[in-house]
Amino acid sequence: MRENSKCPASLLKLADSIILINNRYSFTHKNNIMTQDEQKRAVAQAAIQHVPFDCIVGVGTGSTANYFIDELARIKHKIRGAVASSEATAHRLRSHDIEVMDLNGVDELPVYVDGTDEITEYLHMIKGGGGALTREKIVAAVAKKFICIADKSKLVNILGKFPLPVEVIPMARSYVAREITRLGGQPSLRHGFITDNGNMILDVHNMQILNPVELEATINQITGVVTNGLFAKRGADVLLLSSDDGVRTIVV
Ligand SMILES: O=C(CO)[C@H](O)[C@H](O)COP(=O)(O)O
Repeated sequence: MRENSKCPASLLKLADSIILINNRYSFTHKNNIMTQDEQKRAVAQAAIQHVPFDCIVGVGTGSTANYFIDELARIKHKIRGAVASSEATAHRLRSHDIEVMDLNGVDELPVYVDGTDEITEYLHMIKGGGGALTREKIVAAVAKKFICIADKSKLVNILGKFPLPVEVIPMARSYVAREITRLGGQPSLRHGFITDNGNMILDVHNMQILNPVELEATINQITGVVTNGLFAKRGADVLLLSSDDGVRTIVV
């Protein structure tokens, strides 16, 4: 193994061989077995290669996105700053001295990198397990390219095993819950949780999501819904999916 003094200990632990090419580490994995956290780190590292020089980067929320933030910190001198999809993400970016910018002052966002709760081969997703779905959807709407980073457990044939989060204005929660029940779902209030926007989340169980584009629009039309966690009208453009075999790039 060719070791480099700056090579992080975390990488040395999971890698069998490491080479440094153009300032980036390329490695194979010990025994080809990776834990879920190692798979998350691997896609986060792969996503860095999609970040253009001197750009502002859209950054998602969650444990996979956190690995991406930690990787981004290593190239922070090459970017202008970041737009955060949640207060938690903004906090983590700032802890690495990465400037967090107001989306309203940003007219070009070449990439948005975020995790997902479920994703299909058509790159339709359920997001919002961390409750940041609305800001995530806004940043995704502005970004030119949405790069989803996920370990293989997130890939599904049909969306809906993961409860679909719906952000609601608090005074509308009961009305929205009744309307969603009429659509065939079983909504339950995420108790004790308030979003960064001061709203509540209904998690919708047992929803048959055969047409995610249509269902996304239908739920968003219910009065009192801020948005729902289906990312189908604007899904991901690129999926970086990790497994024991490495990171696969899937594009639709
Ligand atoms: O949508 C999200 C947060 O609102 C996250 O992207 C999603 O929950 C995946 O999180 P993790 O990477 O921790 O599995």
